[in-house]
Amino acid sequence: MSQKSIWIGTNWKMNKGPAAAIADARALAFFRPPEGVRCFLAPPATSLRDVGAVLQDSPLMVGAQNMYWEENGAWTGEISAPMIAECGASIVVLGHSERRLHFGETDWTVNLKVRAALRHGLRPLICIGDTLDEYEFGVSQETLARQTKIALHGVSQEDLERVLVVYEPVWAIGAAGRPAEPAFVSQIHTTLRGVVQGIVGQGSSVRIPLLYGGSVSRGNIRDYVALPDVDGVLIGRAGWDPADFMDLVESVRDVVSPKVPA
Ligand SMILES: O=C(COP(=O)(O)O)[C@@H](O)CO
Repeated sequence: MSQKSIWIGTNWKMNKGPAAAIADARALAFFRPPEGVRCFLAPPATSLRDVGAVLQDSPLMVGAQNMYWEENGAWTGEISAPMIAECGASIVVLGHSERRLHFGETDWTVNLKVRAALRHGLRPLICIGDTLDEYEFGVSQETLARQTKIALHGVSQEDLERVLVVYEPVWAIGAAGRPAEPAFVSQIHTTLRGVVQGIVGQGSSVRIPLLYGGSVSRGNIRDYVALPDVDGVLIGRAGWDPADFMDLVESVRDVVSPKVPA
């Protein structure tokens, strides 16, 4: 029987200022996910501290959506890993395709951020994803391997234990996206498993969690979570309402429980 944990998180993107974020965090504060499921929320930076305070005694973890790699200094508009940690966050989403597309994030800057996050005790959740062109030309695997290898370059064996990777096809994200077929995700994740295993070392017992994200919904979450090389999901729109998020997590209870040791 498998012993893998399942990660389920929701990225609030640029939604919910402090008032709305506090209200939603309060609605989630008493939620107890099924055994074997680790949940997290990624609010915008301005709501991070409040959400961190509300969820201080909750099993739900809090994550930031981005950070800069320096600790402090003349970097107007940026926030650093120690600032995020001080707000109560334990996770930081890095390299989201929206940041790669609109804000000039590159594989190299993702690597700098991953290493800075790890230096400050945060768990980096590294987003990788193929564009529609890459998917249609059949080079998704090459893109994902490159993004993963560069993001994890120079990360120590010990630190690799705190890393999470999420495969988010760019073509699957948002209202105009279409969710990836579970069979395709399965194929991608099995290849990715080989890539990360090559990084942690073939004989290593470290299992880097590989999540899927992109139009995850009540109608497909169970199909993704049931896949052997999928260790969870990152949810956008479908998880922004607290009741919907709890319902999504509850919906995988019977899929996850066989994965948890008796
Ligand atoms: O971008 C993401 C997917 O958003 P959806 O609204 O679920 O398509 C991912 O980061 C989860 O928020």
